[in-house]
Amino acid sequence: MSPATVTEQNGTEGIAPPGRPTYKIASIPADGIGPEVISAGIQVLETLTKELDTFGLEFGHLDWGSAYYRKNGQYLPDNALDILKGYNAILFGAVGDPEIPDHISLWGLRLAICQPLQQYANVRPTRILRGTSSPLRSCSRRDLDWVIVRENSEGEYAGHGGTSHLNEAWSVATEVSIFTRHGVERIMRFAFETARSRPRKRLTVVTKSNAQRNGMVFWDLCASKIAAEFPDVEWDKMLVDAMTTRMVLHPETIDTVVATNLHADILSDLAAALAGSIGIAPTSNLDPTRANPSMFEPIHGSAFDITGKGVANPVGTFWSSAEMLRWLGQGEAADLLMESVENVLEGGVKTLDLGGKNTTKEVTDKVCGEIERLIKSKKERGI
Ligand SMILES: NC(=O)c1ccc[n+]([C@@H]2O[C@H](COP(=O)([O-])OP(=O)(O)OC[C@H]3O[C@@H](n4cnc5c(N)ncnc54)[C@H](O)[C@@H]3O)[C@@H](O)[C@H]2O)c1
Ligand SMILES: O=C(O)C[C@@H](O)C(=O)O
Ligand SMILES: [K+]
Ligand SMILES: [Mn+2]
Repeated sequence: MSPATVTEQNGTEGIAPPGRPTYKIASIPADGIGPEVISAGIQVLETLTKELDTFGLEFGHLDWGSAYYRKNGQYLPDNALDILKGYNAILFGAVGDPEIPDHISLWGLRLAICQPLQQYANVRPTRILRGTSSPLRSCSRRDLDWVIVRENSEGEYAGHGGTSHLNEAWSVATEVSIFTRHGVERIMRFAFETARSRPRKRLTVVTKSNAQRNGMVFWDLCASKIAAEFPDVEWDKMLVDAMTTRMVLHPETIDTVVATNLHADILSDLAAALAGSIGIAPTSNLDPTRANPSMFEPIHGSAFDITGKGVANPVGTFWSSAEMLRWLGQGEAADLLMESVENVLEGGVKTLDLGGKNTTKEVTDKVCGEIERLIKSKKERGI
């Protein structure tokens, strides 16, 4: 079975150029466990390209992150976006430092890339990988196979608001959510296309239009309008609070989900945990128009509590790397990578968060070995 992907959908799958293409990848490991999982990801990708020998990857290593911020007073150089536009894709680790306020780091790096590069579709597939299990008592692998589509450019992350009279008894702060027709309709269309590309053709539109009577009511209106373009997709609407209980109690009723920037951020961490661990889940920040490079990263953050211990689960980065390859038009390589990852997990080699006892390096070396074995055996069988 091919994994839930960003690219069997939308008719936007990358078309590999003829010959032996080489893709330029910007690597931004950044903070915390970011460098640990990104170097694991690059090791696995380099093994894959060496063994397959059908395409190449050329990595550009960018040292942007909290150390760069301490030195330069900003997370990105002034020409960062121009630099990134010279690449085919971006592989990102995580941003966040215990000594720097989280809003400075997030807005300084991740959002400073996603928003101007118009990576408006954040795609977060979740499923229970072979060799792992859900914390839900009776949830089988078949029951949990979802794609959460997160609006990635506006909503609660529009950055509108302000603070006045700080330190006074009458301090006031606002955080204004912005929903535009342009922003909502394009993510709805993307989500319906994603749902249409999957066997069940089912979309759940998550909302909170009982309490949030402006933005969320508008969100629902846009959903109904775009739904008319997709008569073959079955869809329903769900309030976000009730959606959490449905995810836990009736996971098998869910397929594709679309939600606002903040709602989907929260639901996708829950989804990852329900599939076994936050350490396995991938994220694709896509510019579906392909005018700009898209960015691929594990869903997790910089994980201060395990940084430097060598125990971070690299699977979220491996899966994100597979999604990146698929986006670039290398679907077979992506499938091979995921098959190797799942074979290794099924063989019992996994990190602590999945109930295993292996280190990041052991899992990574094992996945590389499995890639070599699979490709050799396919070549021997003439496949
Ligand atoms: N996209 C991003 O770069 C991103 C995403 C989430 C959080 N953050 C930032 O990261 C920092 C820490 O945030 P947080 O603690 O809320 O979330 P987190 O994802 O960093 O960690 C939450 C918990 O999950 C565990 N965990 C995360 N990734 C793991 C992995 N690969 N293997 C095993 N265990 C793993 C951590 O050890 C921790 O106990 C903050 O600064 C936050 O803003 C950044
Ligand atoms: O909300 C964010 O953008 C940060 C982080 O939680 C993420 O999911 O990437
Ligand atoms: K991340
Ligand atoms: Mn998140």
